[in-house]
Amino acid sequence: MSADSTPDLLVVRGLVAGYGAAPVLQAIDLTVPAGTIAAVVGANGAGKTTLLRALSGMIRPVAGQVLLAGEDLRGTPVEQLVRRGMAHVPEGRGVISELTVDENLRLGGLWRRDRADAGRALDEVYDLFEPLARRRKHLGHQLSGGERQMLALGRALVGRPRLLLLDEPSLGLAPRVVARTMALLRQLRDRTGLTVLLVEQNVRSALAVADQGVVMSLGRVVIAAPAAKLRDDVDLRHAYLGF
Ligand SMILES: Nc1ncnc2c1ncn2[C@@H]1O[C@H](COP(=O)(O)OP(=O)(O)OP(=O)(O)O)[C@@H](O)[C@H]1O
Repeated sequence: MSADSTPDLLVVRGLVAGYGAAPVLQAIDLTVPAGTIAAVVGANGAGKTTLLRALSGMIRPVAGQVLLAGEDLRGTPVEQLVRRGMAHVPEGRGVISELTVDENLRLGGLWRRDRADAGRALDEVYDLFEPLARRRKHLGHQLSGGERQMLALGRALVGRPRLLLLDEPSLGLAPRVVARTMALLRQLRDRTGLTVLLVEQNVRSALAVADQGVVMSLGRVVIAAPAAKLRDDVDLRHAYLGF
C-alpha cells in the first residue's frame, strides 16, 4: 500500500534484466499505486524501454519480482499478461500498415471472451478518438504519425487494460498532439481508474501529467518522487533532470 492507502497495482522488486551477459536493469524497485500515472524519465540508454520490455514479458528478467495486483508475474506467458490487464504500447507503435483502422482496433479485443463488452470498448475508443472514427476503413500506412499513435493507444484500450505501459507516446508528434495525448491519459485515469507507466523523453510534458516521477540512470532508479515535487523543486530538477 502507498502512504495514502491506495492499493499498489504494480510492485517491482530487485528487477534485473537485459539482452545478454551484462544486464541493463540493475535491481529496479518501483511501486505504482492503482489509478495513478507514473512517468519514467532519464537520459538515452538509461534503460527505460528495457524496463517496459521486462515488465511486459518481451524480455525475461534474470532476477527480481514483478507483482500485478499482488500476483507474481514470473514465468507468465505474454498472452496471460494481457488477460491479467497489462497492455504495452511499444515505441514505434506497432500499427499494422496493411490492415484498416477498424481491423487494427479489433485486434486489441480478439482475445476477450466477453464479445459484447469488446464491442462496447471499441465504440468507446471511437468516441475518444474522433479522427479514427472518420478513418475506419483507411489502412494503417495512410495515417499520420499522430493518428498512428492514437490507433496504437486505442488498440490497447479495446482490451480494457488495468495497467498501460506506454513507450514514448510523444515521439515525433506536434506539441498540440502531445498535449492532447497527455490530457487523454489524465482523463482515462480519472474516469476509468486506469494506471499508466509512461516512458518519456519529453520530461516536462510527462511530469505535467504524472502523479509520480521516476528518474532512471544507467539501469537504476535514482529517484522516485511525487511529480509535482520534481517539477517544482529547482534543486531536484537540477540534480536529476538537468534543467
Ligand atoms: N535489443 C537490444 N539488444 C542489445 N542491447 C540493447 C537492445 N535494446 C537496448 N539495448 C541497450 O540497452 C541499454 C538501455 O537501452 P534502452 O532502450 O532501454 O534505454 P532508454 O532509456 O529507453 O533509451 P532511449 O530513450 O534512447 O530509448 C542501452 O545501452 C542499449 O544500447
